[in-house]
Amino acid sequence: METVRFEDLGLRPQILRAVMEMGFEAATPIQARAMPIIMEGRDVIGQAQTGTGKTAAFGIPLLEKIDPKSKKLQALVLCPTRELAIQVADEIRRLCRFMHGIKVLPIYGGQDIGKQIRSLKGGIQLIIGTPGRVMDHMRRHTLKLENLHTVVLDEADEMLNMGFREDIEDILKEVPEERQTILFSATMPKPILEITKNYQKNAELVKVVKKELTVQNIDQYYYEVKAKNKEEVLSRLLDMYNPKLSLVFCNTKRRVDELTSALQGRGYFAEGLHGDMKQSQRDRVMNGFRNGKTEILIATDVAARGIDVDDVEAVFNYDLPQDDEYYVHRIGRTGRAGRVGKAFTFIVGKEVYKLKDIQRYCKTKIYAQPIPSLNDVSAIKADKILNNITSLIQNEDLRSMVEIIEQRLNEEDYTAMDIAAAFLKQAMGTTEADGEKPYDFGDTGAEEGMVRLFINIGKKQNVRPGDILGAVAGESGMPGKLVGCIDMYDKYTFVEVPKDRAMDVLHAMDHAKIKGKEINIEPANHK
Ligand SMILES: Nc1ncnc2c1ncn2[C@@H]1O[C@H](COP(=O)(O)OP(=O)(O)OP(=O)(O)O)[C@@H](O)[C@H]1O
Ligand SMILES: [Mg+2]
Repeated sequence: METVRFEDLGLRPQILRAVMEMGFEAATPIQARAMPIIMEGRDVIGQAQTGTGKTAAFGIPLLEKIDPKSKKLQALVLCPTRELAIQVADEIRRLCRFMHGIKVLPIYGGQDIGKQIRSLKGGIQLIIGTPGRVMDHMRRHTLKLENLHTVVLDEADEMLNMGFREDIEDILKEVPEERQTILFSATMPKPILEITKNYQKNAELVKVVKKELTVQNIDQYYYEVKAKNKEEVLSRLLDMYNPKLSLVFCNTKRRVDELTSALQGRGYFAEGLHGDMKQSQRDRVMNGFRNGKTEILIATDVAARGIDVDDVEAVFNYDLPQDDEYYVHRIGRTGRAGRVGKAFTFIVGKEVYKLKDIQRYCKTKIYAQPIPSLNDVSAIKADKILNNITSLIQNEDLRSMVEIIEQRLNEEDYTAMDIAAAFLKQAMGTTEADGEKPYDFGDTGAEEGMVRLFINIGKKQNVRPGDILGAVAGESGMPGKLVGCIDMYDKYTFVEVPKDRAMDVLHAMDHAKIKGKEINIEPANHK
């Protein structure tokens, strides 16, 4: 599709000006396709990948339709979480900041209801709310929906799912029949799509089709870990990749609290976010994350959908999400608006099968990665520090420092190399390779320095002794090719590899190749 410019969409000049000042150069594909249809007044179901500008795709047409002269409530956007309602209201406010007489208000639970009621009396035309609080106002008759001409369900599949469906139906009953109803999400499972006709009339499905449901700019990796090692592996990955901001997802509130304390204890700038916290606390945490003071946000799925924070460079599935859709939304918190990102998923034991389902659902590949050893982490850290020092040596006047060091060298009997090494150690902080024990495979009957990895090869695979097994660990970033020679012993098939590479090979088995063909291998009892 050719690029569509906002200038060509026939928008009000005030909105066009706001869009330009927000730095949007061209409309994204979902904006280019959905906005004209919404502006015609049609019902629309919009589906496009995470971070592709769906908010503006419905926000701009909403603002086009609002009559600033009428002080009645004209449009309602419903969102599944409070944080999302606040964010969507902010984005819409930015879009209408040059329009006079438009009032936008987020309403959500946990906020002083009296204050909300006073604001509502001021003539609000557009509300962005969570269903619970909207219903609360309906019951108090502090919110009149009789003049609404447009309703948007952001994260529509979630809103029409079990947890919210009844509330949505109760709200829609109060809205005039001849309304325009707009649904948006990055995912739209079939069963939900089938019921949308109960809420819409002759809706147009606008789907920006891509092969994968997930964004291609996100590198997706998984790690097989033992439950008790998750915290350590997370720390190593955080140290190794050092993302500007990270979002870590846990499956329960309690695990969020536990991991938050644990990471804080290890010295990270981490905060937790979940539904049992007071709203003031939730706001504080979210603001800290948005302005970069909190580098690691540990959250339940409250933060999985819609949340848009620029510098999130990594998402961790500390626990594997329960639903396939949630994998898409969680990792979609990174790699937004064309940026790159990384997604790391931890799996324990049999979860590998669930991960296969997720990959099938997303039509994407998640690559196995060996758990970085402390040596890997140290090497990368040292590299970063030494690179920084290079620029210091090149750009700073270090003569007075050199004098201090020379003086010391005259007084003590160690070398400049000793001093440099000590400084490096100090700069690297706590992660040290000392004390790490290599995994003990036991005696596998292999020669000195080698390990036999016993493997299961599917019956139909035409594999013979002597065939070369190549297993590539990950597509990028990790050490390359590892090979071994297939052998058989009684009824066991195995491959012999050097002891220090055995763990890496084991983790890379998932995409092993024999004679150039990808085959399915599972590591068997390697003890
Ligand atoms: N045309 C555009 N050009 C550049 N950036 C844009 C454009 N439209 C929106 N953006 C920016 O892209 C980011 C992602 O947009 P948005 O939050 O609307 O994504 P989304 O499609 O709703 O994602 P999700 O499915 O996660 O909710 C926002 O920061 C937004 O300001
Ligand atoms: Mg969104």
